[in-house]
Amino acid sequence: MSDVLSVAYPWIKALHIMSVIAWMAGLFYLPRLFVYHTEQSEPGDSRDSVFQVMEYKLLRYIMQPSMIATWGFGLLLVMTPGIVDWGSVWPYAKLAGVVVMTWFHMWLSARRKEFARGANTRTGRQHRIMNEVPTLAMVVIVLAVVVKF
Ligand code: HEM
Repeated sequence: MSDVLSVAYPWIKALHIMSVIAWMAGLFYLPRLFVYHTEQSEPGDSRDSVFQVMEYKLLRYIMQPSMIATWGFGLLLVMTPGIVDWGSVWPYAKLAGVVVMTWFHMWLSARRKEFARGANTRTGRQHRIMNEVPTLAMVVIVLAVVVKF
């Protein structure tokens, strides 16, 4: 198993990065959709239903599969011999970043369900502020895996 992972390492890393890109696209775009949904429609109007379909499809068909793929390929990289030095700080910083990213995904999913019930309580400004969470987590994660402090 270890030999296979070592040989496949560059391929697994490439697949990991592709999955990350797809997941991040959704993590950045869904909160923007929530801003427009809040500011440009009322519950029950025609734009409300269009936003609901966009949000559902983005989460269900792009973000959920790419999050699972990111975790799957990421864990294979963790299991690859010689890749993670648990004596360094960077693996823990990366773990903290991905926990925040995963929590944010769940938070967005809960907000989508609120919009679907016509029960959003947050303002466009609050959704704009939350939009910064994935940016901050991304900075921590990329510095951790590239600089490896
Ligand atoms: C979800 C759980 C994740 C796990 C378990 C995980 C784990 C890993 C591991 C072990 C590596 C190999 C590091 C190396 O080759 O030296 C890696 C590479 C990488 N990860 Fe993740 N990762 C996860 C999520 C993410 C996320 C969310 C991002 C971006 C926001 C990300 C960005 C990257 C990048 C850019 C690399 C390549 C670094 C390089 O070799 O230069 N990962 N990941």
